[in-house]
Amino acid sequence: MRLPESQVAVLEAASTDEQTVGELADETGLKPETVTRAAFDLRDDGLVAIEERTETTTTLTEEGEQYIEAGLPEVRLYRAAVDAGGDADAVPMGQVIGASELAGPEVDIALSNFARKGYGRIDSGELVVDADADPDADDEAAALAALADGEAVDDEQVLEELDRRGLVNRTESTVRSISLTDDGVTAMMEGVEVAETVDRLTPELLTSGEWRDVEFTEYNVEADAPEERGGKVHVLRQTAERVKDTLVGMGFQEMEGPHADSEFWINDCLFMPQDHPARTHWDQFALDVPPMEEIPEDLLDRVESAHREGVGDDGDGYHSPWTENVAREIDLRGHTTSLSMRYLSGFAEGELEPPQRYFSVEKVYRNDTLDATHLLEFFQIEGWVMAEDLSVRDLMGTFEEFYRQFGITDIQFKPHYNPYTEPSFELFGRHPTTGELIEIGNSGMFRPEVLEPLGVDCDVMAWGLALERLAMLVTGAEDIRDLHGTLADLDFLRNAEVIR
Ligand SMILES: N[C@@H](Cc1ccccc1)C(=O)O
Repeated sequence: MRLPESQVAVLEAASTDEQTVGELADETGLKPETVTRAAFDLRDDGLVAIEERTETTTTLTEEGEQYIEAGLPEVRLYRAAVDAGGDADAVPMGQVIGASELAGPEVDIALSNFARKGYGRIDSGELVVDADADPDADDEAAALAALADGEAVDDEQVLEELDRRGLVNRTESTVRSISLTDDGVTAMMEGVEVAETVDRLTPELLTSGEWRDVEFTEYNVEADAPEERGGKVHVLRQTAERVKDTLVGMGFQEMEGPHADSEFWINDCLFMPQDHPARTHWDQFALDVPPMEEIPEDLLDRVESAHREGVGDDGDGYHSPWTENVAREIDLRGHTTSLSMRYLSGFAEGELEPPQRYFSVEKVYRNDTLDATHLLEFFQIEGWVMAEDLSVRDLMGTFEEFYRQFGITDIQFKPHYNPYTEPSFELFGRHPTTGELIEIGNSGMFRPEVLEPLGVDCDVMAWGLALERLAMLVTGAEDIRDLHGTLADLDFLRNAEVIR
């Protein structure tokens, strides 16, 4: 017969006389629970019999332990009373208690048990001792002492009383005794072998029925297990969602529009001269695709005129070359201000009446050099507010309110130049770990050369903020490449938290 190793060990250690699980565990060196499990399996095969009985174990409580040394309170009271002459006469209780050194709750415990055990009487404030009582023979004290010495106590009544007094804890457990059956004896005589151990159940074991004879290795619940990780929303996406929630909370609506767009929406509407180095200062990616047809003719004319002659009385335009062909060429947008142009012109959603607030959190593409603060593709938080009589104060207040939602309260403004805004400001924030000031955005009030051709005759303040830079300030990332791209720091992304 072939059996699992632990069953063979138990079978070899067992005899026709009963042995407890504890004894078999000692003999085999197996854990008691392993012996128990093996015994039940052997019993299922008819090789052993198991006898069960309930055993009550009694252990001393902390209070019980204390009385081992100090003596039971009622015994101490009795002795103090006798010392005070109480075996002859009644003695005042206060005096006895003072002499007994019983304190706090012990006094009540002493008095009630003193009476219960017939050590004497309490009579109008005086103790009358029963001279025949024998506290040296107190059976509760004797039982406590025996338990403390690890001896068994049989007197059930005494044990119950100690339990009631909270001096012992009694717990019931099942004690199992195992003995060989006749079949077990026969099996041993015929010889039992240890079955093969396998660590996984295979289809072969199942179909051949061999699973019955093999032993499955035990689970090692202490073994190192590979760390399992669930999916998680990317830090940038989390930041983007929070930005959107924040702006929606501030009353903004979201803009949408093409990633590949005409030069017209990306640059011309923004009063960027076609031959000006500013036009290449983003170094956009040009696409080799057919030019954009659907640009409103009147808008195209007004933009051309703004470039050539300027707007208003003192505007002068650029007097530089301007062609429709260049305006219709397609690039990957270098900023999402192209979307603002589509919305402000009325092209995206029709004419807009002030006041209006719009935003987008969308990708832009620039032929930059990749470094710790620059990616070639990144997200811009574009936004604008259209209203009568806006001032720089409104612009700054809006940023302060926005960044405060992310716990950033120390943004700085620096005068700047954009062909399409006047005045213009760059925004800076301090990195939480390096302490460095990093640029986090660009902003300004759109010029008349931008607004007039679009047909907007009130003020518009606008901005483009960098989502990745905001994520760096919020999460403490020091290198933008940790967040995005092939060099991303996976540990960082797993653990980073976008919290306020
Ligand atoms: N387009 C600018 C941001 C900006 C938008 C609108 C007004 C002013 C600035 C940039 O990409 O840096």
